[in-house]
Amino acid sequence: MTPGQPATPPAPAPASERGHGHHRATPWPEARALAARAGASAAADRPPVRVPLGQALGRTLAEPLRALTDLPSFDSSAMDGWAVAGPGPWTVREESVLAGHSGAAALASGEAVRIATGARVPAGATAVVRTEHSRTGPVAGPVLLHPLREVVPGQDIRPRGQECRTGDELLPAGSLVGPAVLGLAAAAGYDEIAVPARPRVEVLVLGDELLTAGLPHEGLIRDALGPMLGPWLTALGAEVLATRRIGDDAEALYEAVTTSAAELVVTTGGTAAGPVDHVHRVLDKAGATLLVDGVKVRPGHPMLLARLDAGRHLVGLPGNPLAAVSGLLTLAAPLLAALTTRPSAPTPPSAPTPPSPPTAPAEIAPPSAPTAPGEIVPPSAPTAPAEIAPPSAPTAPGEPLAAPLRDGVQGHPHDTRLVPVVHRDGLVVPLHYNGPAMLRGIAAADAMAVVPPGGAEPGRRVELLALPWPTEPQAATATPVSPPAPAQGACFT
Ligand SMILES: Nc1nc2c(c(=O)[nH]1)N[C@H]1C(S)=C(S)[C@@H](COP(=O)(O)OP(=O)(O)OC[C@H]3O[C@@H](n4cnc5c(N)ncnc54)[C@H](O)[C@@H]3O)O[C@H]1N2
Ligand code: MOO
Repeated sequence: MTPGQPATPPAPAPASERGHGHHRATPWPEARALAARAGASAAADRPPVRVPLGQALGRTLAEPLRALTDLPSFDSSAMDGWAVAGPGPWTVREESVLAGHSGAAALASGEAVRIATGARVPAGATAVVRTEHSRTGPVAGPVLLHPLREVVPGQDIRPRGQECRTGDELLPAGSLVGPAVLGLAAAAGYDEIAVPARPRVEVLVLGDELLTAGLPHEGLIRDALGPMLGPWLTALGAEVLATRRIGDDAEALYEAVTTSAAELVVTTGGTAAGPVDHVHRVLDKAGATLLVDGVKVRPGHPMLLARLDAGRHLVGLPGNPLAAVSGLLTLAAPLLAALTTRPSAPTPPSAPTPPSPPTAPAEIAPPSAPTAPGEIVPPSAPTAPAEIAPPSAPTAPGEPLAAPLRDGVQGHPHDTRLVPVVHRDGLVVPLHYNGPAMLRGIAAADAMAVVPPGGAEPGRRVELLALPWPTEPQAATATPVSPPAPAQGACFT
């Protein structure tokens, strides 16, 4: 609300009718679970979209990635050298077989032809002999190729289908698309892949006191949430349709909420009991169902989550800026994660499929002995794709982040606290300036620590909420000691 502005808003409904008293507040873990469930139920009816590989980074696979081809798709040379047929020495053919070329004539037993790494092995070849393991001679007369060490049938030939056969599942639905997945998808023949559509989100910034430029003056303040929420929500996987300033106009808010094309409307401010805090009444009038009406968390306890209609939700963030961040992490992030991720957690690929038998016409036995260090070592313990969180998808399924606290944090007697922290030497250090109206702490933070009711002593391992952008594991700049700092644990409201 704007100090000094004419106050002719509609009379606020009594708190009893508005139903957002503390008695209804949801415990913080439950609120997150409810938000995730709301997202998951909305996700069920959203068809995936096919996007070019270049647009899929950081998203998740909506369908299993199945090979569209055998890999390799032909018997190919693993080394620069000679394709040979039968036992040596071999008579050397004039031409060379290069990668990307096809149609080399079949080798007869006793023949050799120069071949490049990745080139298609001619029919009839029984092995590839590396350049450095062979010599040619004599200088005059027909050139012969002599092996310098034993030649094992099939050596340095990658048989067609060694990595996968057409139709093999390379990755399950729900896998995070990182750069390596893009490479695998391209190798396996994909131009586009199916991913969950980006949830459409609209941000409605409430408050007549907000300026969009210049210095604060005469009780007016800069809007800190408009510039922050769009990029933050984008980093969480949303397509932000618009950030609109609605002021403290209940009718404009009603109009915006009921006509929005967004699947998720995010409002800021107006959640509490002030004379122009319209959010509850507007939701009432719009026939929305409150799923979460207040959360036992500091800051941010007036945050709310409502279902507007089938597949559409509203997250009401409190106006205090760090309280808004708290609402974003507690309600919007799990909801968006559920909308953008398949519910089934990806499982690591099982033991690699043994190389498929070689196929005609080459009839080349698979290598019986290691060919090169990089060639034959299959991953013995593949890492689950979900354990590697790309910057844009920190809420992907996986183990929750956690770390021990360097310093104790004063707790709220009944509510969870979310406190900005930086990583330091394997510990997390709580930052000052963590009051509900402050962004100074979170702007320097690597994560938000989840401090249980009653607080946490030094050394206590606490859950961390990741921030959806790269942070420095050992941030040297965000020093938590910048005088005159208020005690880091004391600022709840
Ligand atoms: N009687 C009570 N008053 C308040 C309670 C309460 O339980 N009883 N809760 C407090 C808490 S906690 C919070 S958080 C706020 C939430 O208030 P609203 O969501 O209604 O937000 P506003 O009143 O509109 O604004 C609160 C505060 O934040 C500033 N603000 C709002 N929007 C922005 C923005 N975009 N950028 C920067 N700052 C913003 C606004 O000027 C106010 O100072 O209510 C407490 N009150
Ligand atoms: O939600 Mo509030 O931020 O605790 O002041």
